[in-house]
Amino acid sequence: MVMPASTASSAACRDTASGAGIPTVDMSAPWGRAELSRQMVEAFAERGFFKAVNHGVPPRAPATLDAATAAFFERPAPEKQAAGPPDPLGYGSRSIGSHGDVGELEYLTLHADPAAVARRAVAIDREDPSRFSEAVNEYVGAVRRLACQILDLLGEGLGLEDPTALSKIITVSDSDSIIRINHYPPSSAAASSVGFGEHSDPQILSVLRANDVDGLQVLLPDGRGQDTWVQVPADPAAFFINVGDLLQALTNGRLVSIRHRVMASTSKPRLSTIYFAAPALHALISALPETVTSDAPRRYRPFTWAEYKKNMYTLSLSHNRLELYNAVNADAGEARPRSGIAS
Ligand SMILES: C=C1C[C@]23C[C@@]1(O)CC[C@H]2[C@@]12CC[C@H](O)[C@@](C)(C(=O)O1)[C@H]2[C@@H]3C(=O)O
Ligand SMILES: O=C(O)CCC(=O)C(=O)O
Ligand SMILES: [Fe+2]
Repeated sequence: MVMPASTASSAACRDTASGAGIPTVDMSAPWGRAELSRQMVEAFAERGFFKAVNHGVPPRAPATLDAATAAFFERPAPEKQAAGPPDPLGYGSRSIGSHGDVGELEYLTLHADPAAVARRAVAIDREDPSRFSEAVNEYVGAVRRLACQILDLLGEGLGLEDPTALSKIITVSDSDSIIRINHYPPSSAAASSVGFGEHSDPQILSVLRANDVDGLQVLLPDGRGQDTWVQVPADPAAFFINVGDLLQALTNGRLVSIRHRVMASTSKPRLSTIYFAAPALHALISALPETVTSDAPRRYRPFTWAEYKKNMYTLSLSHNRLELYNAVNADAGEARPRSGIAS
């Protein structure tokens, strides 16, 4: 359901039919581009995510990739393990990262660059690696275009002097963007178990699409000063877009990196694909000047994505890692504010 801001109960559109508190943005912009960018900024500032509908991504790309990845996950375990262990890229099962986090899933994590995809494809589709590469590349192209559209609209809504400043960060030729495909096998347990534990995504923007199986939950304020887990009903025709830690840092905390998780409790497998739009490793992440004011002083010290990523791999999944870069209240030795700025 989509309503203009003037008639909606709250200014951002809410899909009350399928889940309270899930902001839904109609990317076909029925009320014009300025209203679309305003809705996105509002959803990201208040909730850190939204569901994108009428996004213009043709269904063929997700359907082809789903078929290719589902075929891989059906292969015998030793064959899948030949595409791992996750280093952190590659095939993994149950274990997430290297700090003891586990979930009821198996996954493939790939660098989004076509040359890297081609190298991995050899172990993933032994019969026809180019079939797998083409499916990934087509999908990545489509979701990267969507991510850029969203970042440009955010740039406009935030009143940036160069509204394309955010999309430029992820379209560089040495972008460190990745794609992850998660497969949650059907669960026999009566009670739900953790599929993918609570965390925020570290990069700039996450573009998530899943099949028709529920499980994704987001942590949202309940309006009474507490946070509560809200189920995000599955919609294979939509994309779910998250703010990542770097976008929170770039906007000086105006847009919030949302904490989310996946609960596995179904009789059907969940298959999800997430594109994590990232900058180049050497990119300096520093609050955009338009977001730093006397009322909103600089909240995080500048850092490079390489530095952030190196620290993140030393931390567990649920760690609130961005707080380590808090300009006034750093609480970890390594990431404590320094007079010298990372370069
Ligand atoms: C425990 C970890 C897994 C993770 C790297 C980390 O040390 C902390 C962040 C985790 C995360 C969450 C979002 C993505 O799924 C992911 C690929 C990412 O970029 O950060 C994972 C990392 C991973 O599984 O390697
Ligand atoms: O599998 C999903 O639906 C979400 C997983 C997730 O949040 C992640 O991989 O970062
Ligand atoms: Fe995530």
